[in-house]
Amino acid sequence: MDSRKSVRNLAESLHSLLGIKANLTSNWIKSVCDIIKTLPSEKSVDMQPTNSDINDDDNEDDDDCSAISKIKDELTVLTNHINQLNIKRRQILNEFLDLKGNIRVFCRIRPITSGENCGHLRPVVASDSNKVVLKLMNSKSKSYNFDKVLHPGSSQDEVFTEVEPIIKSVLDGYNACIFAYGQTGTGKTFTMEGDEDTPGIVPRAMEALFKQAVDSNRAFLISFSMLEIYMGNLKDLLVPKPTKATYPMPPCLSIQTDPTGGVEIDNLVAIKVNDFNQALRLYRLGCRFRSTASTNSNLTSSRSHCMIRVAITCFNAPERRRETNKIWLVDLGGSERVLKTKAWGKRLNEGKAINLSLSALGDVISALQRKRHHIPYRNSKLTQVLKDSLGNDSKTIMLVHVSPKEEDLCETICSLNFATRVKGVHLGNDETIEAKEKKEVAMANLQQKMKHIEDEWLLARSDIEILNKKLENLTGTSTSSEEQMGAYHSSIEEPLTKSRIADITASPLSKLPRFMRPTICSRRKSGTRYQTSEGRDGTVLARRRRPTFHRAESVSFPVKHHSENNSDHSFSRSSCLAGLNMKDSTDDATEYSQDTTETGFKFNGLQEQERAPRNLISQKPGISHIQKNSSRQMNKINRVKFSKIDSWLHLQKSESTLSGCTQRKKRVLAVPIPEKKHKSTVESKADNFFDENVHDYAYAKQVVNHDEINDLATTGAVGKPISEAVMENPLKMLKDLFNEDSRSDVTSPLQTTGGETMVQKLQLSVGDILAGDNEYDTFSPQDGCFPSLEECEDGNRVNDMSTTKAPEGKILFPAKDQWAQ
Ligand SMILES: Nc1ncnc2c1ncn2[C@@H]1O[C@H](COP(=O)(O)OP(=O)(O)OP(=O)(O)O)[C@@H](O)[C@H]1O
Repeated sequence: MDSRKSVRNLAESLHSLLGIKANLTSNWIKSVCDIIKTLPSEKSVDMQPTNSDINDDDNEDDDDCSAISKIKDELTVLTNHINQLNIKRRQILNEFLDLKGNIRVFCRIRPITSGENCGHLRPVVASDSNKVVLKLMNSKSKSYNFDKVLHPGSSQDEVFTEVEPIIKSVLDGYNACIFAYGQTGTGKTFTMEGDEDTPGIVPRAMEALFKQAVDSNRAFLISFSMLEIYMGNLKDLLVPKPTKATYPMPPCLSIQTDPTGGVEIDNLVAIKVNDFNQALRLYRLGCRFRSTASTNSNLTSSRSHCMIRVAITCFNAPERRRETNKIWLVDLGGSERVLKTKAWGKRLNEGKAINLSLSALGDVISALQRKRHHIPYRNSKLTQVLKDSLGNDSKTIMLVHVSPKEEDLCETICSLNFATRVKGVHLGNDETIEAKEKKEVAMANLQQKMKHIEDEWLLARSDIEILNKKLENLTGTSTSSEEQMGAYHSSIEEPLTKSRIADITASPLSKLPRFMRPTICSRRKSGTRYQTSEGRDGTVLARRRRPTFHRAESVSFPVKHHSENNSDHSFSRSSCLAGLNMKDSTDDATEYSQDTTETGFKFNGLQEQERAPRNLISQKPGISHIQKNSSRQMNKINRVKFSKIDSWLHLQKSESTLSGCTQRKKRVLAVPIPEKKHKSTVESKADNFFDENVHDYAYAKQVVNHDEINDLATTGAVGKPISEAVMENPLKMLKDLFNEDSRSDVTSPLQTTGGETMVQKLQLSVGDILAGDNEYDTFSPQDGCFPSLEECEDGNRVNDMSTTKAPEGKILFPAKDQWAQ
């Protein structure tokens, strides 16, 4: 208000000054100078205001400006306060978990179902909240202590309550691992996956993770991956296996360890998920491709270790332990005694592979327990993958499952002994009662403090929400509020620079010392071509692997016996042979999965929405302005590193539809050689186009077929008619196709064109594209289309390479002209 008066005075003064020169005295000049001094420096003042300009609106504007700056100040204070609370909460939670133990062991006792209980069954396992007692012969008993014992009647809710604190520490930047261990048929899958009415730990953990991410004051980038270790080989469960020999193999997964001990899995698909529903859809997809089979002990026995990885990235969050961390949720294969399961053939091999890796897991944990210098992580793929999530500051929960039945007593004792070994890692020698009591008091205090902090946090956050609303009302739009708030958030969120993006996208391999990187020979052997290149914008692109293919008319393999196998590695070789034997007996009928259909899960209070709100994490009211800033950074990263979930699901859906993937699908070991047929006009044209323009036959077919898919432009997947876009930049077009979010009510462009063949043939390129590399490879028949012999021996691919009608011990690969059709 004062400044307005000054302005008015100044105007009058100048007027007089100009009109009546006689008044131009030194007093006059002095008074003008005084007026100028009182003017606010940052305001641009109209030097010739009229009285009509100075009205009530100006006064209101002034009020608004000061109110906005006041709100901004308050928001700054509250945000700092919230950040401080986050830091405190993390410290307390960490202390709490340290007291509880970084490796915690729970025991869950399976109930005896009404079908099993024919009157003569008597449970031999009794329990209280921390103790399991086994009733042995001659009225002897044996007892085991655990962090928590979940009795047969315990619900999935109770189980998850015990596990939940670990989810918080995952958001705090700690690696974590939750795994279910136990005899086959004791309920590991039930605990991890759950069923329709009672979801298990995996869906609940993902739900909790997203909820806590939304509640937190940070923007998180969350990605989902799922794999299984089957017969010692890693299989990406988000990439279904091709069902025909002519289709390209998904790239091999290989475990890489960086110099800091971090583990990364090359070629494992990581899909960015914005909310719980997206993660759940991916989880269901992965479950469909799990290897299960019927055994004497379990109708749907898991024949592999199923591993779900949720990776979390959050920048500029000093209170977090590390920028990127992960949680592994593992449903281990069931330990089994061959004598009991009477398994033979393939079931026997699967059981042996599972037992071997479980014993390797035991060895690792035992070495950690004894604080050995050498921890034998390399003895199995399972322990290699979990290396950075076991021990050190990682949080681990093991849920050991036991059966209460007398006939399972031996297995129960084995499982409980194993669990006791694991438990020893953090407890060391048995605690005295006094120490235990002291610890419990300390834990109760910490819990109380944590509760206090959480209340304070909620209060601060609701204040922020109120202030944000006020700010939006004052400024009109939320965008302007974001801009205004950007200033004070710049202290928290630094912009993502090019070098930063390069850091993120660089493969872990590039960080390895020279001697640890693969040699040319080893790359050739693993069918991988690594390349480091520079993108158009100057960023360093990730090293990539491209399968090199060799044509072969016929290849023979030496036959080896399973008895030679004594490690995971040798199992992969044996699985290789199993795959090549082209045996199609019922014994080989390992199934893809417990089917989890679209209606597979129901969640209390959590109805799945078909169109989940996008970027839910950054849409939380009240903190939107904080997160928008960093969500822009995140978007940049997403474009570089992660594929889009909708495209992925859409593709996988069409993939499974086209390949006839039905519920509880059996793995087809024998793949028929494609029949010869006459080339259609489209295919002949495609050949020409392929020769002249592009190096991807499937793509050429798409281009020639573009009339059929012209309606693609109307689907919103592309912005212009496909013919134009394709001719301009065919490969970019293909990439765009998959990077655009596809709408669920729109037919996939791939479905409408080449049908099964095209979708399948494109899989490799699409996998690469969706894996997020800026540069991608095309699948070219000119390079040949089949893995080399070395690749076959390498394990992963071999299961899929079987063909029919070949002489025993030989594989007959179709010739190029057959392939092209
Ligand atoms: N706590 C439980 N409550 C109700 N049913 C259960 C429970 N635990 C297991 N079951 C049932 O027992 C059967 C076997 O369980 P599940 O398949 O989970 O065993 P598993 O340990 O995963 O076996 P495998 O190692 O062979 O895969 C399933 O039908 C499951 O529903």
